[in-house]
Amino acid sequence: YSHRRGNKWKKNLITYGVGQYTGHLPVNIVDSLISSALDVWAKASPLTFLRSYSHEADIMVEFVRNDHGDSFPFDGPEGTLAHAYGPGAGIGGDVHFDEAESWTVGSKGFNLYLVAAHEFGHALGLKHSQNPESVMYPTYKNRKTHNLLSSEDILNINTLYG
Ligand SMILES: O=C1CC=C(NS(=O)(=O)c2ccc(-c3ccccc3)cc2)CC1=O
Ligand SMILES: [Zn+2]
Repeated sequence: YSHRRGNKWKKNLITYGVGQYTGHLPVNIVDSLISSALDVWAKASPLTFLRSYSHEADIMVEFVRNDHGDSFPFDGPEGTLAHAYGPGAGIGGDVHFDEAESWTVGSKGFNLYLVAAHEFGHALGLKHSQNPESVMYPTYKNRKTHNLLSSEDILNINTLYG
């Protein structure tokens, strides 16, 4: 979900950090998947992402379960996999992944790279697309991970930041 649709970041250098990691994947794998999912958007736009190790990062990524201190508790396995806040201060831009899901690098469980790319789209201010080819399509399906962005996704991110 993209809560509190902020419109866009007022800068092109956006910092990101990771708080609580998942127990389903090694830390270095999670770091590389997160970095790659952000890189998808960086390659298609003037945006650059810088890893921050302070909690002041624009985009804070956390793996949490059930009630986790915001108004949108997760729901155990399946159901909602993640949610993101639109651009803004504080919780704005933050992305929460449901720790109850089996996060994977492959085609079993839920592919963290794919879900992260979708949620980062929201964290950058993008809404859903009706085009099943778009990474911003509302429903998850295991899709190709190369050339993940549709031409519509690229157009939309550059409408905001181009
Ligand atoms: O905006 C929404 C609405 C519904 C959501 N449910 S979800 O967490 O199960 C989810 C559904 C689809 C995706 C997804 C869609 C396209 C490509 C990759 C992931 C990610 C999360 C999460 C979300 O971001
Ligand atoms: Zn979404």
